Formats: sequence, structure tokens, C-alpha cells
Amino acid sequence: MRYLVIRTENLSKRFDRRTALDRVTLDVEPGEIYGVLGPTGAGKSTLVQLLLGMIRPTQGRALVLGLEPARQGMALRQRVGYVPEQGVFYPWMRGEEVLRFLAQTRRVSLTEATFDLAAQFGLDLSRPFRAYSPGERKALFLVQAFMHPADVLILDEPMLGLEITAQDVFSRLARQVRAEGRTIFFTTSSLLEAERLCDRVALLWQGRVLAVERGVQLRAKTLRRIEMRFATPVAWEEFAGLPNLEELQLEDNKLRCTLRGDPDAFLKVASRHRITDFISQQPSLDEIYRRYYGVGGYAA
Ligand SMILES: Nc1ncnc2c1ncn2[C@@H]1O[C@H](COP(=O)(O)OP(=O)(O)OP(=O)(O)O)[C@@H](O)[C@H]1O
Repeated sequence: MRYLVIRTENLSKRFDRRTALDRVTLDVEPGEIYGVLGPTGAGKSTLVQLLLGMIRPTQGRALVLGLEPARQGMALRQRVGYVPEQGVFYPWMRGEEVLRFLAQTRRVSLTEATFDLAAQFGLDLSRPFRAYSPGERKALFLVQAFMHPADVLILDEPMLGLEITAQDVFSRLARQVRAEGRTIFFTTSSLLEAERLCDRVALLWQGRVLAVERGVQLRAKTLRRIEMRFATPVAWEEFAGLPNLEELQLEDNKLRCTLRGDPDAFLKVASRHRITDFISQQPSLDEIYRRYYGVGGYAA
């Protein structure tokens, strides 16, 4: 039988009358970077808490590393890399003490590799926790998650609030973990993060999984709003025939359009002219949800 690192079957969670998670069935394989993408309120944190055994499902079940989080949460959390729920800590503790404290609770010790991870994130571990910015606090907890030699890391919004350079460090570490055959499971509300990093992405909306896409499929669906100015007027016919170009508007030397997927053909045509200005914007997750999955992107 195929070994799955994470498996959920009809996993559901209701808070009073609100359904936060609605019959979610997922399977995550070893060596994957698996993303759960969804807007605010989609149920991402609820899913992570269920997988870590911090809350119990109303219905359905989950297995993580073969353990049932609802019954074996403590044992499971010893074997998984994750970021503590609250993201807060004793304010007077220095960064190194925070890591040492968390390591003890997980029965691992700090090694050279831990300090190397902290250095990669640019963290000064001699500073007290209260002096860290929110991004540095997030990075400190990520060091704690990555220092754990776990088969799977389960991370709720790991890149939210991180500086750009720290986001790059996170992406590099995630790929390294994958190269070692280990698994990263993380949530995000950023389409860009999901399509750049993930092998597979579950798209969550109002507690339901709309689809599970390969990262490459999601990239092919990427929409870009393009605005370009040329030094001289350009002809409609040059651009109108491009297969993945939509909503073309041309006014003298100013072009506006929406590009789907690979920008190569468009850029080759555009670069026949001198370009004086260029803006590329990615539409919101909401628009992707509406266009491809036929639902309004934001939970009520
Ligand atoms: N403890 C709780 N009690 C009541 N309702 C809750 C609780 N936790 C979550 N919810 C509700 O469940 C739904 C899903 O919330 P959840 O935090 O899982 O979403 P999310 O995708 O993580 O959103 P965000 O990006 O804002 O964290 C929301 O409607 C939220 O209000």
C-alpha cells in the first residue's frame, strides 16, 4: 500500500453552528511540498490544528505519520516540525533560550545546524524575545521547526510577516527538506507563494477543497495584468493573435492586456519595440477563484 505522510478523510470541524472545515479529504506523499491555499476564514488554521491534534474533528479522521492526531496528539507533536500555536513567548528570554526551551520540550538539543539556521534568517539569538520584530519572531519559530529532524513539517502561514530575504531562506530550506525526502505541508493565502514553491496545492474555500492542483498547473493558470508603454505606436495585429492574451486594449503607444500562463510569446513580440514603461500585476486570489472555480473567493 502507498505510504502517505498525511491523510484526511472527510475531515470536518464545526464551531457552534459555523462549519470551519467541511469534509476535507487529502493525501500528502513523502518528499512533497504541499500547500493549502485559501483566503481569510477558509479554514487553513483549523486544518493545521486538527492535523497537530490541538483540536478534535467533529467528523471524519486524519492520520499523520500513521498516528491519529485526535488521540495521539502529544506523541505526534514530538515527531513533527511545527510553529507553536500562539507565536508568543516569555518576553525576557533571549532567542537562544527560546530555542533551547522549545528543543527540550521536543527532546532534541541545539546543534551547530540550529545556529546556522538562525544565521541564515539573520537572527541575533542574544536579543530578548520582546525586542524581535513580528517577522523575526516568525523566523525564530521557523528555526525551531526546521531544526527538528522531522519527517514532516506542518506550518501555518510560515511566510506571513517575513522579510523578503527571510522568505527566500524559507523557500530554500523547504526545497532542501524536500530533497532529503521529507515533507513540508504549509498554509498560505498567497497565490504567488503557492505556485512558486508547491508541488501540489489544495485550494480551500469556505472549509471545502475546491481542487488539488499541481504547482505547474497553477502556474499555467496564472493571470498577469500587463500595462506597457512603447516609444512609438504599435499595431493591434501584432498582439491580437497571441493565444494566451485576453482583454487587449491598445491606445497609440499604450497597451493593456491580461496574460494567462507563460509570458514568453508576448514578451518576444513586445520586445520588437522600444519599451519605455512596464507594469505587471497579479490579480487577487478572489479573481482566480471566480474565474477558474466559479466561486466568490472570500468566505462570508
Ligand atoms: N475557536 C473558534 N471558534 C469559533 N469559530 C472559529 C474558531 N476558529 C475558527 N473559527 C471560524 O472558522 C472559520 C475558519 O477559520 P480559520 O482560522 O481556520 O481560517 P483561516 O483560513 O486560517 O483564516 P486566516 O487566514 O484568517 O487565519 C472562520 O469562519 C473562523 O471564524
